[in-house]
Amino acid sequence: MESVVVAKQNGHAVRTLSADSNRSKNSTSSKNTSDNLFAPTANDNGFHDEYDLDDDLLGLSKDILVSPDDDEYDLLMRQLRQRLLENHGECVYTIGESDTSDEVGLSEEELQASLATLKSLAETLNCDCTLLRERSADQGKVEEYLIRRRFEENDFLEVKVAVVGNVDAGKSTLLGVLTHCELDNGRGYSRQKLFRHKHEVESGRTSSIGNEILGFSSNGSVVNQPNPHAGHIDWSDICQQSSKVITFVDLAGHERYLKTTVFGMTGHLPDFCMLMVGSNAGIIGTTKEHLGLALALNVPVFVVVTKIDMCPENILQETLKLLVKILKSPGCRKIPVLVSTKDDVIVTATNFTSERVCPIFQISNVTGQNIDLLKMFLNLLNCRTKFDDKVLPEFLIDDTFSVPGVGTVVSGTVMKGIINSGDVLLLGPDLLGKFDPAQVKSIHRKRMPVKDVRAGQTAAFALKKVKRSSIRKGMVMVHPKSNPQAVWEYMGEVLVLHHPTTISSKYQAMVHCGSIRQTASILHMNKEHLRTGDKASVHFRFLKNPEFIKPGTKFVFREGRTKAVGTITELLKDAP
Ligand SMILES: Nc1nc2c(ncn2[C@@H]2O[C@H](COP(=O)(O)OP(=O)(O)OP(=O)(O)O)[C@@H](O)[C@H]2O)c(=O)[nH]1
Repeated sequence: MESVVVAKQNGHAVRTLSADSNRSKNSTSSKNTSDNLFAPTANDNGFHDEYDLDDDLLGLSKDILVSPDDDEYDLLMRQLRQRLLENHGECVYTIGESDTSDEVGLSEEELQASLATLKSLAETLNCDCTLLRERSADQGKVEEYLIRRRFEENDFLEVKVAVVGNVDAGKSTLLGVLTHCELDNGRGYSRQKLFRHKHEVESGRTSSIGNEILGFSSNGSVVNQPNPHAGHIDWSDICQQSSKVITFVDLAGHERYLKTTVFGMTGHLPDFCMLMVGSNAGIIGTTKEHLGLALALNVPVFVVVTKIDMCPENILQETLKLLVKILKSPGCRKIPVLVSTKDDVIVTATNFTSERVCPIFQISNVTGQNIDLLKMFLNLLNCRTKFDDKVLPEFLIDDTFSVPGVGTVVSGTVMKGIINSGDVLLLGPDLLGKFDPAQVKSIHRKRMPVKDVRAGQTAAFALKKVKRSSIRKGMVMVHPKSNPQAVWEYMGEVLVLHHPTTISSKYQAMVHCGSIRQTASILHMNKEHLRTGDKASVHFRFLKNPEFIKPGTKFVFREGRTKAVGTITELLKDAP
């Protein structure tokens, strides 16, 4: 039997082939055979090489009444593969909807047939296919599926979420609830698990900034398991079973720790920012400051309003009203969306990287209300940056440790390329701006030993014969052929977020740029004075040593309550 089904991909309506069960079986069994679509470019599972889809072929997708044949099946395969390549190995696939006509929905039989096709395509690409939602339409049903690559053991996609918000908003508690899968008692039960956890020294990694992980399998279910006895969770177990690992970077809520918060937001390169607000306390203390920082650094923000179990309805509504007002204000220009259904989750998660949408969740850590929606949202978040692993490697150091029996360990993010254990890279710049060879003795990823790490992954390297005291945050490790250069001076476009009086030449403040943290002085500006809200082109000079920086990178310029944000526009390489 042959049936015609409609699927929508990336805004293109495409008509898929007939999905009778024979076709499905044949295709499914092709998983391990050499599919000529992938043979020329693919390695292991075909995800590392780009494949350009032919525009002519894309045009075909608009036709909704083509009878299925092998060419169309191949086309669909290539389209899906392309989407997966573009989205770090996952996408949301709709069946039963068309852009080119008003006809929406499929009969049960058509739906089953198209699902069989989709599963067969997904299986061939080594992906799981999981139903996210279904809805009724004029002519039947529409269904949306999460297609997610099954990663090999010990490999997974990383998404980093910075957690900010005022003291007592419930940050640590929510992280405890999410990662330990147990509800709170309202008196600090869940956060205790993290506190214990934070003080443990595992693989030499302790940090003033707390890290917690939440794993999702290829079918989207949470991998973390409650562990009532041990109290802590085993990272290697989670990483082994996960296709996606969300790392929460828990940044301090107290104003005193703003330095740490700024460092976390610039140095840890988060994909997203989770701003927490206590429903009864409202928008207080550092909340606005944290929001402003995320906006200035272009990190998409979602808001989690906590403690709704103990907040009178009118206070909750006031908090939400003020929140929506702030988010919509000209300074933020966000589109706030109150998330209360699965549909809201899918719509906001799939539009989230546009940066303007700002989902708002209302949760209780004690009753668990809406925690499932938040988990579903986190499951759908995708890494924001496109990393290139086919170029010379570059590793950005964000912390250093001395581990007994191991020696000096540096942690950070691979920004480009692939780094193997045993590689000799250039480490620098030192105080004079020089880069010296250093060998990577061994590599850990999320506390597990691995042979290599590639662009987009965080890692810790044990270094051979390097003193910890000679390493600063913000140093890099790069390939010897990349000829790295450090600079003393640079030009930046700056916006002053807050300053009590005026800023003029010779003003000095701390520059946070990636994991670099160093005092710099303003040598010149294209304006005489800068006040709150002013923009200018500014010439900066580092005071202590030259740094490895790049045009286009965002930075924060901070001293006391003074804050400015900027973008590096030019490196002044000749400055002595
Ligand atoms: N009733 C109720 N209590 C909560 C909820 N979330 C957190 N709490 C309680 O609120 C208190 C503060 O929570 P924390 O998680 O420590 O707050 P925090 O934002 O991490 O605070 P800092 O780490 O100091 O920045 C604890 O006693 C929690 O048990 C909730 O949803 N409902």
